[in-house]
Amino acid sequence: MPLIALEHARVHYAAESGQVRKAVDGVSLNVYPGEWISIVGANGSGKSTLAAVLIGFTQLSGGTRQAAPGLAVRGVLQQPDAQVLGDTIEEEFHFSLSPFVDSVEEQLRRREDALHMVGLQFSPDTVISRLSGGQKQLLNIAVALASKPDVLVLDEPTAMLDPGARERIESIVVSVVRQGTAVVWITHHLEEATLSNRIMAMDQGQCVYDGVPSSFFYGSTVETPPAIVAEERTPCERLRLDPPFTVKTALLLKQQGFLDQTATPLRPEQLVKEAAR
Ligand SMILES: Nc1ncnc2c1ncn2[C@@H]1O[C@H](COP(=O)(O)OP(=O)(O)OP(=O)(O)O)[C@@H](O)[C@H]1O
Repeated sequence: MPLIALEHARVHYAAESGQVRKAVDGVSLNVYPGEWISIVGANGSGKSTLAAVLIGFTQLSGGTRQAAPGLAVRGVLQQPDAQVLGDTIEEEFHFSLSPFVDSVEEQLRRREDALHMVGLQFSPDTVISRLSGGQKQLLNIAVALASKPDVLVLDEPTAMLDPGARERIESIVVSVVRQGTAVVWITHHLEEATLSNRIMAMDQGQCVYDGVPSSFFYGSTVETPPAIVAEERTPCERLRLDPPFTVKTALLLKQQGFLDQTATPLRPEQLVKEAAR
């Protein structure tokens, strides 16, 4: 059973011109436990609106959203300030955890664990408005993690983070996904999408690809003869998105005949292995 099921979900807004802006236009999506879905697409393609629908922040104009009974969905929004409720770190955790964690000791334990996990070393009475944008982003991620959600929706969670913090968040997500949490991660950095099980690509409010990362970046290379593959554009290319460096390099190596046509490396270490073969 999916944790969240969207059927022909639509979010339409009235634009100033009097026309309708179809931010999400007929998207069907099932989110299952323990999967990591990357949502990719150009600016304005509807990713954040879809995230808000999954979290339950945005009402549908049409279609349905069904969630498993008692489901805990937490989101981290693109603008870190938009979701901060407390003045201090202590308050922020307290507001977030109090509705479902009664014990103060348990709240404190979860707060310390979550802050440690994301690498934030501030005392609980730190005033949030004095944190940097990246630190606020890390705080929001920590608050979401502390509630141990069934579904975690992250809208460009690493946009303001330095490479070290970005890697830390990626490995936290790998670990929560292993424990059964479903993660929906919106990103413009397609390197991040190579870690996920599934990519969903949006274009003008519609889902134009839903499948494994290797087919998104390489197309269906396994069955198609190399001569045809060379002429075909991959789903990533059709959307004019910038593939990860590893994929670009592998495609060039394939063109030059230095890499097996069936190879689909996504991460640098996989490319090295394929090249060595
Ligand atoms: N509250 C709103 N009222 C009117 N139009 C909106 C509203 N929110 C979003 N839109 C429009 O819906 C479309 C999709 O926006 P959305 O923010 O979901 O895209 P996105 O893919 O997340 O973009 P980005 O990558 O730039 O963050 C855009 O054309 C946007 O202008």
